[in-house]
Amino acid sequence: MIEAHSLTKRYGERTAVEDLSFTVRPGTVTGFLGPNGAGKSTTMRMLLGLDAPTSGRAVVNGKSYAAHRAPLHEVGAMLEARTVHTGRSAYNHLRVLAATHGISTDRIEEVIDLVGLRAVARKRIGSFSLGMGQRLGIACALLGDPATVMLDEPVNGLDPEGILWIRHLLKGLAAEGRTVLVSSHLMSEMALTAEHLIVIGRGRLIADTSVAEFTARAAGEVVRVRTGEAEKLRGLLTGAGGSVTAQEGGVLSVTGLSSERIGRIAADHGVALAELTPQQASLEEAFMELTRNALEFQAPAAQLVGTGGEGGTE
Ligand SMILES: Nc1ncnc2c1ncn2[C@@H]1O[C@H](COP(=O)(O)OP(=O)(O)OP(=O)(O)O)[C@@H](O)[C@H]1O
Repeated sequence: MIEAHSLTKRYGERTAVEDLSFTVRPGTVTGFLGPNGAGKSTTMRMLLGLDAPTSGRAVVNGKSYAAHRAPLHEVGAMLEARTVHTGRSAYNHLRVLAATHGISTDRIEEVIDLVGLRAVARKRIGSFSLGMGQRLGIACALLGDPATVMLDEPVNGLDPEGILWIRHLLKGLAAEGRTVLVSSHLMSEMALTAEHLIVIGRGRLIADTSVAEFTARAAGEVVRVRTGEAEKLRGLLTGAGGSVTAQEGGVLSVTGLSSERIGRIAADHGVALAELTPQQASLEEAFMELTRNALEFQAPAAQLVGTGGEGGTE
């Protein structure tokens, strides 16, 4: 179990994480989601005792990370920045790590098979592809057979086969009763991997919810409209409080207004509609909507989806 109690981290003037509290429970994969710069890595570093919080407390399996006598057996982690000695073989890298933690060579063999690196275990890490490097990072994280596993963006840069593999691995680890926290900035990936979500933006908690709830909430919020007078209708809908994204062929994607309301506004202003369809928002769109304010604060110049009247498409 992982607990964040009012975690705050400031770097000088900059607040990376602010008053963040959540609990990650064993037995399920928990996705840690947020746009770039939201504070995911900083939070994970605090949970692992690699960064001291400015205030608040991080607790893993009942204690702070530093208080564990054999932390590698308690928490296995892969952070994004990998500092692996590139001249060494994967096997030797694992051997050094195992030796410093009193882990048997049998376990090295086990994790090599578990992550599918058997064929290249004796090759130099420097020659590894990104996917092989990720597998090695996961092997290191699992070496101590930890009850809690934390992985920072493990699917980044992986091919579809690698993504599928990680998905199955994480689910398997959770099914064994472990606590699994995995960060990502991709909602669509997390929806397939995680059962629970912790979403942050600008270092603050935005949502702590099951994937099922999140998906249900995302349903029916977007309405697709097609008309020969897209510009006119767009202005009207934006004026009525909707968020509108223009697409090709006179198609508008509208959030914040029901299809009934859109139909009524169009009729009142004599705009003929060729199509008016309530849609299930893609999870990615729902995620962007949820974190939009956080994004706007961080990148005011960025063109954002559906901010109304700015002429942007995705
Ligand atoms: N050592 C540091 N010194 C100063 N600012 C930092 C430091 N580490 C992180 N930050 C800032 O804290 C904020 C959160 O960064 P963090 O890397 O935790 O976000 P993230 O959600 O992991 O993003 P990404 O997905 O891009 O890795 C960012 O604004 C970042 O610039």
